[in-house]
Amino acid sequence: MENVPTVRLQTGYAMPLVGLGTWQSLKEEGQTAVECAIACGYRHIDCAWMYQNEDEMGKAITKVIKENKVQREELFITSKLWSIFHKPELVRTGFMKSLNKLNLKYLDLYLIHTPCGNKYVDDETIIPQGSDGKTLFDDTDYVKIWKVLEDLQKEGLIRSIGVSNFNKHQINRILKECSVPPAVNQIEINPYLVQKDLVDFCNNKGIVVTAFSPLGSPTRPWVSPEEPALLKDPSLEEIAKRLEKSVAQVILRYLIERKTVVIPKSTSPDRIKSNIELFDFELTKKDMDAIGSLNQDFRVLAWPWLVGHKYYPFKENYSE
Ligand SMILES: CC(C)(COP(=O)(O)OP(=O)(O)OC[C@H]1O[C@@H](n2cnc3c(N)ncnc32)[C@H](O)[C@@H]1OP(=O)(O)O)[C@@H](O)C(=O)NCCC(=O)NCCSN=O
Ligand SMILES: NC(=O)C1=CN([C@@H]2O[C@H](COP(=O)(O)OP(=O)(O)OC[C@H]3O[C@@H](n4cnc5c(N)ncnc54)[C@H](OP(=O)(O)O)[C@@H]3O)[C@@H](O)[C@H]2O)C=CC1
Repeated sequence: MENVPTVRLQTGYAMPLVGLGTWQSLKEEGQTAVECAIACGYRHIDCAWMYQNEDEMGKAITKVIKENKVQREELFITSKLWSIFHKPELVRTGFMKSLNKLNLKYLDLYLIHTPCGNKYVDDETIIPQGSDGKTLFDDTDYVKIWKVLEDLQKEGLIRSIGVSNFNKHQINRILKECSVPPAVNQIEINPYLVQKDLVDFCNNKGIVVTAFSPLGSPTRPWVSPEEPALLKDPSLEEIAKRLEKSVAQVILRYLIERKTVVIPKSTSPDRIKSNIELFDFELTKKDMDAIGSLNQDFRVLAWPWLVGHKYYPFKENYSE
């Protein structure tokens, strides 16, 4: 089995170009998925406190290391600070909860999951709401959170720090007001949301971009039949048929050729295996352009409960 190619982060650490997504990978099924992924050659696992499965992810990681299937140093483990831990005094708490659940001594990458904070109620209340049904916001400035992440990095608890769902303006503020630049911005990207401007911006600043929901998140809980179904797109089906690859492989290859890291989620052994078999073919410029032209600026994850938040990143003409 060949090693998956990596990209070098600004911190000097290597990040595998393909990782396993873990949102909605529930409990034992999620644990088995990680073990299967490691056996298939994955070395990068994308976790988050918000996914409520870091205990199981930790069990799987501990097991594969204990069984000598892989060494800790070979793995690249990401987690993310959830929005309810945005008060500066809660950032370390939120981080330690993930580190302990994952049963690790350090994380390879830790991201601020979203620039928008929510009020902390308790650990079970992931999206807190008031009695009127409205989401309870916390307006802590993400720059203050970033400075705590810098401290955790200095202490050796995190190798690289980054952001997720941040726009250009928000990244620029971190670049101007903080000492450590973000190593990564993890954002939604797929052929229906190509994000050319933000990817170009990040690349120019030396920030590696990770594409989440690369397959269009077909089993998101709020999916509706009126919404475009990426994996059934006729143009992608034509390219996949011609190249004798799956539509998912064509999409993931397209994203890798755009120099983004991909983190497809799967708990199916066959799909886990095929989603990493991306390095024995290339797409022509014509195919790349055709795939890029499918853009509809369609977001599967628009974070509707955060609309109206001071730092909601997807509003037009964003300003603070
Ligand atoms: C999706 C949930 C698991 C649904 O939970 P629940 O059934 O308790 O309902 P509500 O949370 O009250 O949801 C109300 C309403 O909004 C829809 N919804 C929820 N999240 C989204 C979203 N991200 N984009 C679009 N629409 C969304 C939900 O389907 C309901 O619609 P209807 O009223 O039925 O029409 C939810 O609790 C949840 O966890 N949401 C967040 C999930 C999420 O986005 N997580 C981050 C993604 S993974 N990232 O790293
Ligand atoms: N930072 C952030 O805010 C966010 C980060 N993420 C991260 O990105 C990861 C990926 O995004 P996600 O939204 O899960 O969605 P994806 O775009 O990765 O799609 C996952 C879905 O596609 C199915 N699937 C996987 N492989 C194939 C295949 N080869 N052919 C057909 N269907 C396939 C999976 O089903 P099955 O399991 O049955 O194979 C699953 O239902 C998340 O799991 C999470 O780690 C996601 C959202 C937000």
